[in-house]
Amino acid sequence: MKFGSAVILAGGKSRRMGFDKQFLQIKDHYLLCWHGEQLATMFDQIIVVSNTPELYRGTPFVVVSDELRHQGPLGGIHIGLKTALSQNVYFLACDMPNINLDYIRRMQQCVSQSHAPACVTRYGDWIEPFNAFYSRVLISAIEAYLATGRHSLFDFLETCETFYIPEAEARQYSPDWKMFLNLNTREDFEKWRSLSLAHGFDNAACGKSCRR
Ligand SMILES: Nc1nc2c(ncn2[C@@H]2O[C@H](COP(=O)(O)OP(=O)(O)OP(=O)(O)O)[C@@H](O)[C@H]2O)c(=O)[nH]1
Ligand SMILES: [Mg+2]
Repeated sequence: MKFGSAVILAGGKSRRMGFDKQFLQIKDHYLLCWHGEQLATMFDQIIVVSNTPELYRGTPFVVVSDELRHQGPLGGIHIGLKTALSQNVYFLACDMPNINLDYIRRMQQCVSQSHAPACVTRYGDWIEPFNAFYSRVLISAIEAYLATGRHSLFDFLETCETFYIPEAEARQYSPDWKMFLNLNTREDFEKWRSLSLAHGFDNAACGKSCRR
């Protein structure tokens, strides 16, 4: 059985990367498409939130753009939730290259058992807001929060009934925390790419439409 909708957020400014993170590639394929292919083994609907939707013509993904623009990730979560077919929706940032399907399954269990509208993982005093689940019941709360002029996803989550997975539990799935790695700079990306290629990275399953 599949799990409903998954959203890949690809609408940021990529200031630290210096070029649009949607264009990150490995072995002739866009990283984002590789994400989509992997998530499609587990989810019925793959949504990409991008403010340049024309880039995705020919891909099997549902592509939407921010309705509430220039609001940061919360704007992307908002339209992702509005587009999703399922009540609970998985969210990934487009610069998170290490997908862990077993952990996504674990989060899905937590979501269905807890009935909380958000499920995120703790990291010390911090949290991991991507590679996380959010529920469609949050749509109006996000609208109300953004209408006050605030944008912080972290502060928003404080206002929600969030289910937190303890760091120790998440580390059983990813001891070195690589399932939360995000590639913010060119150096981050080059390091990840070299390591992945050295370990025989294989994205042969990617469709032709995801080729650059
Ligand atoms: N749809 C949408 N996604 C966003 C927006 N801002 C950030 N994101 C996404 O949220 C995730 C985390 O954001 P960051 O890692 O800070 O990415 P960024 O904002 O593009 O990068 P910086 O400019 O370096 O902060 C990434 O997947 C971004 O694509 C936005 O305004 N709309
Ligand atoms: Mg940012």
